[in-house]
Amino acid sequence: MTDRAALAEALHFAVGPIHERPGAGKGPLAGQRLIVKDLFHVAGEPTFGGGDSPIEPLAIGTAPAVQRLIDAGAVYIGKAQMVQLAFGGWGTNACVGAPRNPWDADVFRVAGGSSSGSAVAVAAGFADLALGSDTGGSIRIPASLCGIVGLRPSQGRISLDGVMPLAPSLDSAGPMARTVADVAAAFAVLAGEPMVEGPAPVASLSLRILSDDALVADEEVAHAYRAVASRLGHNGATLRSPPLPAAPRDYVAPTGQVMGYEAWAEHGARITAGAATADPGVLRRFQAVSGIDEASYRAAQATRDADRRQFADWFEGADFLLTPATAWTAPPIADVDEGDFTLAYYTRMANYLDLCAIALPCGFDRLGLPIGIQLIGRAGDEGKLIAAAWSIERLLALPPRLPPLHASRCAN
Ligand SMILES: NC(=O)CC[C@H](N)C(=O)O
Repeated sequence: MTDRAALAEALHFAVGPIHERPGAGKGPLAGQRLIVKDLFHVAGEPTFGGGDSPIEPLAIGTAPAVQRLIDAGAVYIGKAQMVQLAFGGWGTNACVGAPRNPWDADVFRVAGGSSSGSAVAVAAGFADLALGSDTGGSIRIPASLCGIVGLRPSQGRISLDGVMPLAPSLDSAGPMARTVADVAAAFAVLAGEPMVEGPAPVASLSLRILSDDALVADEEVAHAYRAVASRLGHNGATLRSPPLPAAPRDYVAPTGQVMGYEAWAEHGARITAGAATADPGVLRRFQAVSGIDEASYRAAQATRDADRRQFADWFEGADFLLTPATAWTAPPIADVDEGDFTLAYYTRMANYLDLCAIALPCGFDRLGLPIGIQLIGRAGDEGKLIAAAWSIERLLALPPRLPPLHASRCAN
């Protein structure tokens, strides 16, 4: 790979050409190159939502979340590719093509989804900051698989105006960047609040960690997880692992009920009309949820309320729950089973229980693929969550490592 344009094309993270231009902006995000998932409307541009025809042919207004970042000095470079209609976690897209994970130069591995292009653009050095959306893990999964930081704020912290919904009772928008500090700065701008001052003292952290029976993950991921927990413990953090009311994976199916019903209500007509060209994996998932009736949905929401209360009781006395971000590192695209939801094992609970959560890198597996960890906090505790993630990032002090497919390795 010799030039940047050819690498950008091979990674397939962008919708159309990106506008790489130096930042002239002023403000806390001055000069940061910003790419936004193609479900945020930007005035005068079509919004494709991961499909081959626009869901919005020419947006009349720019989503306030995007506008805030631009007003704070970020330089908008374009739209990022995504899973069609954001309905999937692997990052595949048979409709317009999947973004490629930059951490493997030989094998085409997925980036994770649905904010796949956002994560690839940041990890491969084409953008400094990205906006994603997260309904069941769509910011944190690609952040984990691409070795970057991704924040899913609790609902209502960041405006979803001008953003294509997937499942309104689970949706949230958030920033993705290479460091916790960059995510902190972007979140402050997005939420309209002061930036957290810096890392929290490790000894002030009170965490719940997973016992071995709740830890379902690839051996290397499980090992990395335990290593982070033990380092936190050695540095004075309070760690406890009382039995969870439900294992993280037990929230996958109930989240699927709520997400499925709402997603079909939002997009069923569109999917039926465009079935011929839709991504077959996305189409199958929509077909699978098309039959969820209103009574089942209402029952699922009632159970969800009860589950929220039960979790809140369990969470008393601790500030955070530490989990892997994903149970696996990025698989080759050829190995992906579209019907498998294991990548969302640890992420969906934050949406379902309306918590905030952040994914950050914690190491690499033997193939050199990034491993991600997740910290979950209470709704509204984003500041505390960011300060805690910042202290974990500082404690781990991973040596800087660039993916083999990175813009800086190109001639121009
Ligand atoms: N947009 C999303 O967050 C959905 C993808 C997510 N991995 C899920 O299905 O849970």
